[in-house]
Amino acid sequence: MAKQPLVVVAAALVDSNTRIFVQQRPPGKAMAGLWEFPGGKVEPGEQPEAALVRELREELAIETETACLAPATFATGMIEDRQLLLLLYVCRKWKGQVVPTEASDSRWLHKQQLFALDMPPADQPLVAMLDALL
Ligand SMILES: Nc1nc2c([nH]c(=O)n2[C@@H]2O[C@H](COP(=O)(O)OP(=O)(O)OP(=O)(O)O)[C@@H](O)[C@H]2O)c(=O)[nH]1
Repeated sequence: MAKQPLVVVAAALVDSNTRIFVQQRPPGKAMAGLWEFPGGKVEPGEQPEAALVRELREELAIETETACLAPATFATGMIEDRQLLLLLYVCRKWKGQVVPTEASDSRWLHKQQLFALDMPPADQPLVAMLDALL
């Protein structure tokens, strides 16, 4: 039987200067070296927004809540032999300083600068949508 799609949630954190946070996937992970929005896989039975709150806590040491996650857009793709459904939320409100705990590098960039980044294929339509939305 075909596998269920892999649901991944990600956040465009937007600061008061309308810059967006991106981070670089570390060596040893799939797609190492590519730039991405923070987030990760939704666990079985987990609500997508709860998964993103958890991932932001684990990856960036910030606290946010479901009400602060605005659904923005989505993308589809393939991860090896599995369908990927990538849900992107915009988040402008969180508590704490963003301290990346897993990334090999990170940046706050203006939306036009995202186009020049080396990102996973699924992220390219997300960048174009953010450019239109923000
Ligand atoms: N977080 C994130 N993942 C993305 C993006 N674009 C994209 O294709 N992905 C893919 O979605 C999947 C997310 O997996 P992950 O490895 O970040 O998830 P995770 O934090 O749950 O990691 P784990 O498997 O080590 O527990 C990866 O295959 C990743 O390459 C993106 O912008 N952000």
